[in-house]
Formats: sequence, structure tokens, C-alpha cells
Amino acid sequence: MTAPGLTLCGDLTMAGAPLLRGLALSMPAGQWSCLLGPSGIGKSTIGRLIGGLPGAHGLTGSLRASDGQPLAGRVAMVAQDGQLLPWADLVGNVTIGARLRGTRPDLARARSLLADLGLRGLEGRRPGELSGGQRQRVALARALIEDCPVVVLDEAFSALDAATRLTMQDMAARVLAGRTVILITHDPLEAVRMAHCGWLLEKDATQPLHLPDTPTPRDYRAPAVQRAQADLLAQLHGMVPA
Ligand SMILES: Nc1ncnc2c1ncn2[C@@H]1O[C@H](COP(=O)(O)OP(=O)(O)OP(=O)(O)O)[C@@H](O)[C@H]1O
Repeated sequence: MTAPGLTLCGDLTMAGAPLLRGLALSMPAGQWSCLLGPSGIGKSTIGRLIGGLPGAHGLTGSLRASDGQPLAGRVAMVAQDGQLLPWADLVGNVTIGARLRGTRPDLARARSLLADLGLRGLEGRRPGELSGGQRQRVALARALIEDCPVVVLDEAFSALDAATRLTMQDMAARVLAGRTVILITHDPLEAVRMAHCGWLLEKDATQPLHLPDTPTPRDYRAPAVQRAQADLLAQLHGMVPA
């Protein structure tokens, strides 16, 4: 699997009204690109656009993969709440894509992915019998089984406590290595730990993030990480009306 880079240029609308103008985002192949910005600015809308999900949004401009091939069928999404099926067990949740397509689900691979993500022995449980962190791992397994080269993580770790979040971020970096990841987050530390590049979104401007030039996932204790986190938090704080 070779992951393409993505470029998104132009103006985004929501229900016919302007949402984000002058986008010029270049998301490198096989790396993590982060989208940050105030609530309601349009981060998830960009995720849905990349994922090809329907909605009231429109783009005047272009969204292209660097290999020139269509993106359809090559993007997996992991959402904040995991969007698991409450009545299906974990294997049923992980294999839902195949079932919906009417193809034979790969049950062995589903079990193997669940085991890789630390969920061995829980395969027969329903999502309601799991912790929030375990549910997030099931959502990640469901994205991984599709073997898509592009993965959108939309607030995928936001429901977790701080320590579990760090563990999940490290695990995601490991299992998603080589894929092009779009990380949508509210958390400046998550952006600074995980992203190779990123942008702070504003209605009419897109500012690149200043991230440490070190390998990811970065150590949250490193002075450069702490400085970048504080600077980003100050920028975000300045964008919230008093
Ligand atoms: N179907 C819709 N019809 C009209 N407006 C919508 C629709 N879906 C979303 N919006 C609006 O589009 C804007 C962008 O929403 P989006 O979910 O992309 O923001 P976000 O930056 O991800 O926000 P948050 O950080 O709060 O999740 C918001 O103002 C939202 O109210």
C-alpha cells in the first residue's frame, strides 16, 4: 500500500454560505497532518470532504491525491464517539464494512487486529461492555481492516483521560505508520506530539503550525514540545471571544 499525499485548495461552503476561504493545505504522503481551530470553524467538514461523506458542504476548488487517482474507497474515518453498532459484538463491528458491501468478512483478520490493539479475549463483547478507550480501539481496528492508505482521525482520542490518550496516540502512531493521516483535534499537546505538519484554521486565513523538528510521537516532557504546546494554546486562546 502506497499512501498518497493530499492537496486541498479553494473555498469551502456549508449550506451555501461561506465556511472557510482560501484553503491551501498540502498534506504529505505517509505523514500526519493536523487541523486545529475554534469550535465550528469547519475541521470535521474538511474530514468529511476528504472521506467523501455526504453533507451540506461544498468546495469551490480542488481536493487531489498526489498519485492522481480518485480518493473514493481509499479513506477510512475514525470519529470521536467511534460510531459502533451497540447490538453487534466487537468482531461484528470491525467487519461491518464487508457486511455492508455484501462481501465475506475476514473474521480471522478482525480477531488479529483486535488482539494487536490489546483487546484479545473481548471479541464477543458488545460496545456497551467496554471502556471508552477500548471502544476507541475497536473503531481504530474497524478503520485498519479496510486497509485504506488515508485515515481521518476526527477527535478520535478526545473522550479519553490524559494518560490513556497518550497510550492510544503512541499505539495509533505504530499501527498507522506509512499512512497519510489527517488528525482533527482540539488538543494542542496532541497536535504537537503527533503531527508532522498542520494548520490553525480561521475563516479567512490558515496559519501553519510551528512544530518541533523531531520524530513523532514526541515526548510530552521535551522542552521544545512544551514550548510549542504553550504557544499553540496561547494562539487558540486568543481566537476565543472574551
Ligand atoms: N448539515 C449542516 N447544515 C448546516 N450547517 C452545518 C451542517 N453541518 C455542520 N454545520 C455547521 O458547519 C460549521 C462547521 O462544522 P464542523 O463540524 O466542521 O466544525 P468543527 O470545526 O469540526 O467544530 P467542533 O470543533 O465543534 O467539532 C458549524 O458552524 C456547523 O454548525
